[in-house]
Amino acid sequence: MLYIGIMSGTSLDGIDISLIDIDPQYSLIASHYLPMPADLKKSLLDLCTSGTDEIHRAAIAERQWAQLAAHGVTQLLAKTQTPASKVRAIGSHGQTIRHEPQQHYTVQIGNPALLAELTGICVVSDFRQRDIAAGGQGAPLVPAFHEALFKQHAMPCAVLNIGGFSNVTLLNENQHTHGFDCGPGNVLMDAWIQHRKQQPYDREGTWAAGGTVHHSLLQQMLQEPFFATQGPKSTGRELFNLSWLLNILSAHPTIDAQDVQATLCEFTAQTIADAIQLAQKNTRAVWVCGGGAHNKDLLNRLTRLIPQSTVASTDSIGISADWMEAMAFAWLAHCCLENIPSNRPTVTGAKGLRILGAIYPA
Ligand SMILES: Nc1ncnc2c1ncn2[C@@H]1O[C@H](COP(=O)(O)OP(=O)(O)OP(=O)(O)O)[C@@H](O)[C@H]1O
Ligand SMILES: CC(=O)N[C@H]1[C@@H]2OC[C@@H](O2)[C@@H](O)[C@@H]1O[C@H](C)C(=O)O
Repeated sequence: MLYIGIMSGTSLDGIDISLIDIDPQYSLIASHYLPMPADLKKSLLDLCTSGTDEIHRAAIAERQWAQLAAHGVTQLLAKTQTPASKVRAIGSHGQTIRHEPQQHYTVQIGNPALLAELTGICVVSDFRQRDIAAGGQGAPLVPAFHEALFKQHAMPCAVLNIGGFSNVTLLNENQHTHGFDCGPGNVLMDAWIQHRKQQPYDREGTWAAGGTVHHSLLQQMLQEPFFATQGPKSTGRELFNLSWLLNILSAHPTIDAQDVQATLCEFTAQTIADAIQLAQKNTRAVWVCGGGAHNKDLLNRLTRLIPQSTVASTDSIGISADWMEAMAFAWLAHCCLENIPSNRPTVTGAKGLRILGAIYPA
C-alpha cells in the first residue's frame, strides 16, 4: 500500500517528499526534494513572528506552499511512473508558523484542500491539533514511527532527529517509548553563519570545527530554563532564534565569529547529550537522522559527550537519515486512515492515545 509523506521543516530549506510502501516495513521507494524559493521562505519566516495583516499573508503563503508541494508530488510520481490512483493518501505536515504549546495552540499551514484538489490524492493533514486538544504539546510526533521502525534493533537505543530543532525518541525493551524536543538543532548555527557569512548552513560543520569553544558563553547559553524542565516539552523559533543569540552575545562583544560557531555547535551537542543521558542512562546506541546527521563536527562532539553509546547516522543501518521525517508523515497518514492512534502520551503529555489527522478526500 503506497503513501506519500510531505515534510516542510523548521529549517525552511525545502520540502521533502517520500513515497513509501507500508509492506514490507515501511520501505522508502523514492524521494524528491524541492528547495524553498527565496520569496516563499521569506513569507513563511515573516509569519513566524507577529506582524500586520497576518491572516491575508498566511492565506497567500499557504496557497503557494500547496502549489509547490503538489508540483513536487507530480514530479515524484512521474519519475517513478506511479499513477496517482495507486497512492492511498498523502500525509502532509504543512509548515509550522507558530508553536505555543503553553498557550495550547500550534499552527501549521499548507492548504490541504488545495493539495488534494491539485494532486487528486486524499490528503491527511493537521496532525498536531488533536493531541493539543487532548492536553498535549502536539509535538514531537515522530516517536511512534521510530518505535515501529526500530522494533528489531538492539535496545535501549535513542533515535535523534537534528533538524532546525532536535528531538529524541528513547526506546527500550519494555516498549515504554519516551521522547521530547531537546532544544535547538541546526537553527542557531544556521542563523549565525547566515548572519556573519551569508551562507545557509555550515557544511559538515567545518567552520565550527576550526573555532574554539568559549566556555563562559557556553555556560550562559546552558542557563536557558527550557533545558532544566523535564518532558513533555517541545520548542521552536518562538524561543530559539537569532535575537535570543544576539541578546546573549551582547555580553560578549569580543568573541571571534568562528569561535561563536564552535560554541553553538558544542552547545547543541551538549544539550542533546545531557537530555539523552538524563532520560535514559543506559542508552547503547544513538541513531541520528535529519540534516544535522551530515554535520561531522556535531557528530564528533556528540560521540565525545555520550561515551557509553555508539553515535551514528541512521544511514549506516540502511534507514535514510534525510527522509525519515517525510516517511514518518506518510506513515501517520496510514495510521489516521486505519484508525490507529499515533501520538504517545508519554511524549506529548496528552490525556491519552488519539487518532491524529484531518482527512481531505481525493
Ligand atoms: N552537509 C551538511 N553539513 C552540515 N549541516 C547540514 C548538511 N546538510 C544539511 N545540514 C543541516 O540540516 C538542516 C536541514 O535539516 P532538516 O531538513 O532535517 O531540517 P527540518 O526538517 O527543516 O527541521 P525540523 O526537523 O526541525 O522540522 C540545514 O539547515 C543544515 O543546517
Ligand atoms: C511544532 C513543530 O513543527 N515541531 C517540529 C520541530 O522540528 C523538530 C521538532 O521541532 C519536533 O517537535 C517537530 O517535528 C517533528 C517532525 C515531530 O513532530 O516529531
